[in-house]
Amino acid sequence: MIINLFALVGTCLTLAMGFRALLESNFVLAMVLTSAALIFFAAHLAIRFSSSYHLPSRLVLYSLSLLMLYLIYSGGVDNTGPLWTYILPPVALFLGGLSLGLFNIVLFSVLCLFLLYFNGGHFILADYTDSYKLRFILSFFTVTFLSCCYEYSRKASYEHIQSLSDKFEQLAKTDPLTGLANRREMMEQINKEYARLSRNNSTLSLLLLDVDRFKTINDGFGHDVGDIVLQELANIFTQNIRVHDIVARWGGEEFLIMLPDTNTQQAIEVAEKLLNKVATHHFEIKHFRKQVTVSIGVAELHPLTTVTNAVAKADKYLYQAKQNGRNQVCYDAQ
Ligand SMILES: Nc1nc2c(ncn2[C@@H]2O[C@H](COP(=O)(O)OP(=O)(O)OP(=O)(O)O)[C@@H](O)[C@H]2O)c(=O)[nH]1
Repeated sequence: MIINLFALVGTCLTLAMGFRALLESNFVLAMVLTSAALIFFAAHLAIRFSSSYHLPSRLVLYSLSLLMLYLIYSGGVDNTGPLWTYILPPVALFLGGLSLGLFNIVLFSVLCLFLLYFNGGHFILADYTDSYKLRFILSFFTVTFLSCCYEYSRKASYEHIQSLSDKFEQLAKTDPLTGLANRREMMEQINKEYARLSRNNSTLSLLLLDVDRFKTINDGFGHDVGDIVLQELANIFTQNIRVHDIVARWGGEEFLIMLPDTNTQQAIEVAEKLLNKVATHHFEIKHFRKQVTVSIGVAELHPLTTVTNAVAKADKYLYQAKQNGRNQVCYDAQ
């Protein structure tokens, strides 16, 4: 948007100045300014009709640099041409960033010094005094230095905000105790996968796992021991599923596992495996030296069901597993 604004302001300004130069019968200056206006306008059109900003920003930067060199060369109106070059440092740094922008400014400065001092300054049309040239160069470098300082701090602030934003985004997706995906992130992933399976006409399965009699662990050994049990369970689940399966902390002591491209039969096998892994794991947390079991409800999600229905079904089978005596997998037996 800002590049577009630069291109439009550049078009209007150079067109107006070109018109003025025409009225004053300064045909060469009028032609140069009008050409620059056309290039700026072309950059504006390129931004509007293509999604790439790379070419338009280079077009604005290089045509602006050439225009400034011409203004130094010709002096513009009453030798005021060089005054416009102060536009260049902020524009170059904005469009090219700190390194490319600075490279362009250095290149421009070298060409500028060449124009002003080559052959004692007789190479150019304008007639500047030595003191004017020196002050122009010094003030141009000062503006460049200040623009670089500004760009540096702008970039540092931007990067800081970006890293904070990434961190908060990560925190918003993660359960702080186990480091697993949280419920919201899991729903997002299931919906994404559901859209994909609807296109491919495939299926995925959901495993809803709940720790059996978890309250007794909390009550008997403390909440902190309960927390560590949940962390260890999270590790067991993560280590025993495929890389593209996702495990989330669904609620207090409930976990949900999404198994893409998996039908009920394959999901039952995964569920049985997890059930055994948990049941044979030896927890050794402070005085807690016991086995833990989980109950699991399995549901398949295919294009003819909805995500809500599949989750409700997994919940129904989990409840059934609890009712049947816990430490077991329940599923749609049809
Ligand atoms: N330590 C700890 N406990 C939690 C956390 N979230 C939930 N809980 C506890 O989990 C327990 C769940 O208890 P219940 O819903 O009665 O279930 P249960 O004791 O596991 O019994 P069943 O599910 O019927 O086998 C409660 O005591 C909650 O306080 C947590 O983050 N950390």
